[in-house]
Amino acid sequence: MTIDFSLYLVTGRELLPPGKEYLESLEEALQGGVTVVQIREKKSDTLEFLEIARESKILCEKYKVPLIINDRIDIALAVQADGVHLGQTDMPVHIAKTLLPAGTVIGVSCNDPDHVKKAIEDEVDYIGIGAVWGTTTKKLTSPVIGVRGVGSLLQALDGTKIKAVAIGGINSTNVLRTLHGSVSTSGHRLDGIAVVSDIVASSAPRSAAKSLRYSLDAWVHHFNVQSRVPQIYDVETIKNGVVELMRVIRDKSPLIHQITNVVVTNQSANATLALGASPIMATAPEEMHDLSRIPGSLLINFGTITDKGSMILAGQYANEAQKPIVFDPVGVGATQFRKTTASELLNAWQASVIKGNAGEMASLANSNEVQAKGVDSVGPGFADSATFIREIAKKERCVAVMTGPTDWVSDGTIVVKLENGHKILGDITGSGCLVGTCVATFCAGASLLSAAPETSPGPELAKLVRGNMLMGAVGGVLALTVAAECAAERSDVHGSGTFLPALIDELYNLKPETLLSRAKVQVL
Ligand SMILES: Cc1ncc(COP(=O)(O)OP(=O)(O)O)c(N)n1
Ligand SMILES: Cc1ncsc1CCOP(=O)(O)O
Ligand SMILES: [Mg+2]
Repeated sequence: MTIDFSLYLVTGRELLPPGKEYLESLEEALQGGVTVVQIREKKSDTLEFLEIARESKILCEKYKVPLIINDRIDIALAVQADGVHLGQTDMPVHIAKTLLPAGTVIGVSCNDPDHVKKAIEDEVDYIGIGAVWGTTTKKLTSPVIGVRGVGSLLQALDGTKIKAVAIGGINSTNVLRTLHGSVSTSGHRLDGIAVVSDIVASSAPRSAAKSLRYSLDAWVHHFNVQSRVPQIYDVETIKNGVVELMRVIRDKSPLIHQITNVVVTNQSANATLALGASPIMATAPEEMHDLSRIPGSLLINFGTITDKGSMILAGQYANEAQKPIVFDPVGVGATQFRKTTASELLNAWQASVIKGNAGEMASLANSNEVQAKGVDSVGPGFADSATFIREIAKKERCVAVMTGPTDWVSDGTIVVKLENGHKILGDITGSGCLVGTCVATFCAGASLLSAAPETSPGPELAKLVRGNMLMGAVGGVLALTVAAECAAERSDVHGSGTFLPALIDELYNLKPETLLSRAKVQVL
């Protein structure tokens, strides 16, 4: 039996709003576009469960939607259900198979790789991965796994025909993040979402289902369109692309919304202005939506994590508005709180660029090869930085920037090695944060170019950098590091105290010919 798992309703009569009859709600959900129904009755006696299952089956047959029974093989047999869903503590699959007619659809609950491995051995038809987000519908016995956790479990399904739905706290506000964020590094995506309360608890289950259906249909379309023509990168093209972005930034002065730390706010704003863009260092949650509608980019720097709610909101709104998000997980390896917060943010929204030093990037990748001490990276760095940066870009599905004596940038395919800069950058506070600000500024430039119609008469170059976050990241790193070299050579710079204003000066006066002549770029 071929099943469309896209919108999988799991029932929960205890959640029905007052006055809403169960069968009325179920029929509305079916009319709204539900494609699978699972009857989940955790507190009913067998007879009541049987009655509910029988009546539900009649409705499902009317809409030609498969019926799956949660937990109970006997009920499934009694009503000749299309399938059963079994958890890790329910009847084992191999025993259930001996009791059920051949061809009965079998699904299992999974929330760790061993569960998926066993599901593959048992040759199940689908798995329910969760809980993705927090939920009150089921008492969870393990932590929520987030969209990035779903992606890692999907990877284990590569090469199998087993379908996968995500479940747990999914609703109209996070369905797009769930669908777009739940992807493995191999590109394995979900086959659908399983939902209880967003539909069952609604007084209008038809429109609740339709809303989820609309997002699902938009998502499928998004992945049916041809992926971008792969870019051809060479050193001269990259350098000229950065110069094009410098022009766009000065020409359009994009808004760079920066939720950053108190230490660097002022210098980051001045660096933004020096590049020709417009900084706003707003942190109030009430203004996150309005700011997301102004063309530009968002920088989330969590050096001092005082505005987590605004960071989550701003990122979600930026995703909605398709604005670049640059994430700078400052000191993420220093405390468990920072690690947890970074995971929470990256589960809540999709970053365009993640930028950190080797210690921070190692922590994000759960690698012990490089240690962090506070906000600093200690030791010689990665033995193979090119492979590391490419892999973390693939894992996080965004551009990755690793700063240090050599800077590394990758989109998961291309690796760009940059060797500009000056050691005095390490003598001022927040030089890494300034890189994040410059990257966000150049990504804004690339984003503004993408707003120009594809048919715009712009030069071939514009077509390369249009919406290209790799180019934005390379541009931001080069602007800051080339400006640092120029500042360090000035006769009026005698130490870190005179270096910082000189650095802002050099950003302000950065000329294309300076960048073109100084930039040390390798494409790997
Ligand atoms: C699609 C889907 N996934 C997971 C579950 C959870 O099943 P449940 O019986 O509620 O809990 P466990 O048995 O997995 O502990 C589900 N019902 N549907
Ligand atoms: C049954 C189940 N399994 C994992 S989470 C969950 C409950 C999902 O309910 P909701 O969609 O209301 O969060
Ligand atoms: Mg169960």
